[in-house]
Amino acid sequence: MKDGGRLSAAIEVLTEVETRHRPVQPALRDWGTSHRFAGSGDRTVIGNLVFDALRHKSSLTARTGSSEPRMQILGTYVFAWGNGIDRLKEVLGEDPHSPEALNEAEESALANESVDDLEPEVAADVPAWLWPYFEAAFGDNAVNEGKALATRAPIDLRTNSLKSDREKLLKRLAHVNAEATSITPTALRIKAKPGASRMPHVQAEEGYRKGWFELQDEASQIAAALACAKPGEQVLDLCAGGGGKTLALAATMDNKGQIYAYDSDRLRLAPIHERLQRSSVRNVQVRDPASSNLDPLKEAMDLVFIDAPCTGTGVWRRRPDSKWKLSEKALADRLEEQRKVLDTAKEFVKLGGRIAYVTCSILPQENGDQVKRFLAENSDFEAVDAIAIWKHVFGEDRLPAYVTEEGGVTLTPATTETDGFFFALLGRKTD
Ligand SMILES: C[S@@+](CC[C@H](N)C(=O)[O-])C[C@H]1O[C@@H](n2cnc3c(N)ncnc32)[C@H](O)[C@@H]1O
Repeated sequence: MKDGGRLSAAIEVLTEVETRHRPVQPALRDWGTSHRFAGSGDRTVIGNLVFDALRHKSSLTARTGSSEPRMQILGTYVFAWGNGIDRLKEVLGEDPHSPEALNEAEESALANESVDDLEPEVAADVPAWLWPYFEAAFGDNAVNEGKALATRAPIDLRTNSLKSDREKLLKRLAHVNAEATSITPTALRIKAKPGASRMPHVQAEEGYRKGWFELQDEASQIAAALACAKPGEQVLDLCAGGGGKTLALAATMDNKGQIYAYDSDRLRLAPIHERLQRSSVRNVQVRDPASSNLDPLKEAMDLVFIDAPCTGTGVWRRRPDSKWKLSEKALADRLEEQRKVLDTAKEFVKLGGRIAYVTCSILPQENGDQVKRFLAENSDFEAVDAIAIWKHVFGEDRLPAYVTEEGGVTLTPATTETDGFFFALLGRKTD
């Protein structure tokens, strides 16, 4: 396919996503199934156009004067991909499968490269209702943070230290340009590339099948490392889901001690069994919510890890459609779930034990505010300074920029080059 046909296809897919409220991946898959002539390279380009259009929806609407999929995709091709109006006009004229030629108003909008007069939340591509929270979280840096969350994410990998080491993996994965990251000693990164570029399929690598590495953003690896789970400890991973953090915790514990992996949704736990096996993790008991009684674990855990249900505002790079779907009701629901899960967690912590509270959100309500409320209501717990732990675990070179009053840290694409994440540690006093 030529670019013209790909642009038409991207407009078709984005229309499907916007009008029928479908997630992007299934819409892309269906398009591929009904257009067998398109190769995998074509599908990559079409997907990149759709995802980039969603990343920049607000600024593209302001710049092109239209929220229609046609102008969102053409604007992406011209602005975000840097092709310019002249190249677009060539493409529209060279292929019968191209979108229709531009009318006068469209041409004038797409010829205007200026971004000077955009409102801050529009320049940042952050939904207007969330902007006050961005400003509360990041102050003068809010626009930069929004822009960084509208970029493409890299592929991050976690070295499974139970089976491999980073040096070995760097050699094995040199052909996909994997590099060491600068914060955790476990992480490797394959940088995102612009425009039509394709990212490698790392699950097809021998090292993945053999459990030498997992796909995991560096922020998740940092959160697991900051929890400082030690060999021999008793750990409850209370929101274990598919087990990403469970595996990372098991590696820091060197397979010694015990992790209980629980999730209130048994379907979400399902992938954990295969992952534990591939990674050679042996110190995890999976606790199915339908058949398990967690009561015997009460007051007995050194660490309760809460990878809390959240709005996912920190992972907009990876799920740009979720940015525009998020509602005030969904935020309120997540806040309630977070309160509940924190209140459940405290029952399991032994004297002198700790709760690690983690979200993949950057909103203060889900992060520092939850910690503050919890501490106000539970005088037997105290805040632990996450920066002191960070220095101990990672050194002082790349300290996080955002620290809450209670000592929690917020990671962001703009400051730590990771997904947006929050980490706080709450210690149960010894008396
Ligand atoms: C962010 S996801 C967990 C991701 C997972 N830890 C990982 O690393 O792959 C949050 C999880 O919390 C679970 N959850 C929500 N409320 C819960 C509760 N009250 N108790 C236990 N799990 C809960 C959800 O089912 C969801 O799987």
